[in-house]
Amino acid sequence: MIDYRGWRHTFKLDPDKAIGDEALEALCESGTDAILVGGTYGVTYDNTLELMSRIRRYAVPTVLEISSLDAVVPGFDAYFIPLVLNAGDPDWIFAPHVSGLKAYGSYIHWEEIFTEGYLIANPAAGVAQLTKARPIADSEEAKAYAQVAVNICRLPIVYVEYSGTYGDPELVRACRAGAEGAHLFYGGGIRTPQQAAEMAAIADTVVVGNVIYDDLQAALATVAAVKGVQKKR
Ligand SMILES: CC(C)=CCC/C(C)=C/CC/C(C)=C/CC/C(C)=C/CC/C(C)=C/CC/C(C)=C/CC/C(C)=C/COP(=O)(O)OP(=O)(O)O
Ligand SMILES: O=P(O)(O)OC[C@@H](O)CO
Ligand SMILES: [Mg+2]
Repeated sequence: MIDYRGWRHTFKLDPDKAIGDEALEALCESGTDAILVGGTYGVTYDNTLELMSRIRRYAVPTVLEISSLDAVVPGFDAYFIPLVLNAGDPDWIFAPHVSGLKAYGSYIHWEEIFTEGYLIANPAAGVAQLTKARPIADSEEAKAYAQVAVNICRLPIVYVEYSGTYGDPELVRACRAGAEGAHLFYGGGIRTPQQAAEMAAIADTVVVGNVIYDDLQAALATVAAVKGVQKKR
C-alpha cells in the first residue's frame, strides 16, 4: 500500500502525450516520490494502460488520477479521485462518482482509493472549462474551500490546481492554513527549481506536469530543488 503522506515531489504524466523511453526512465529514476497519471482530455483506456505498463518497469509508486470512467485501468498502486470543490457544473460534483461506483463497485479495494478535494485556481485551464469552475475571489475564499474539504467533507487531500500557470503563493498558503490535518498537493506551471522550492515550502507535495514535455532537464531539476526545502509550518 502506498502512503502519499511522505511524498514531497511527484511528476504527472499525461497518457495523451508522447514520452520516449529514455525520458520516461529519467523521470522514474529521478528520485521523485511517485508518478501520477492523469489529464483532462484524450485520456483513454488504451493510452492509460500503455503508459502504466511502461512505468511499471520501474520501482516508483504509480497512481492513476481518474478523470474518465472509460479509463479506469487495474494495476495501479492507488487511485486518486478528484472531487472538484469549485465546480460550477453540478454534473461534475457527484454524478461521475455515482456512475463509477455503479460500474466498478464490486472491484473496489477501498484502501487503494483516496479522494482529492480539487480546487481549480486557473480559469484558463482545460479542467476549469470542463467543470465550469467558479472563480476564486481571494485567499480568504480559497481557505474556506479548503476548510469545506477537510472540516466538512473530511477529505484526506486538498489539491490546489493551477494547471498551466504558476500559482499565487499567498493563495496556496491560505489553502495550507485551511487544510490543517489534511495533505496539501500543489500543481501548476512549475518550470524552474526556484518555483518548485517556493511551493515546496508551503505544500506537502509539489506536482510537476507540462514542463516534462517542453524541457525534460528543467523538469528533472525540480526534484532536487523540492528535496532541499523544508516545509514552513
Ligand atoms: C477495475 C478497477 C481498476 C477498479 C478500480 C476501482 C475504482 C478506482 C473505481 C472508480 C470509482 C469512481 C468513484 C470513479 C469516479 C470516476 C470519475 C470519472 C470521477 C470524476 C473525476 C473528475 C471530477 C474529473 C474532472 C476532471 C479532473 C478534475 C481531472 C483531474 C486531472 C487534471 C486536472 C489533470 C490536468 O489536466 P491537463 O490535461 O494536464 O491540463 P492542462 O491541459 O492544463 O495541462
Ligand atoms: O502541468 P502543470 O502546469 O505543471 O500542472 C501540474 C498538475 O497540477 C496538472 O494537473
Ligand atoms: Mg497537463
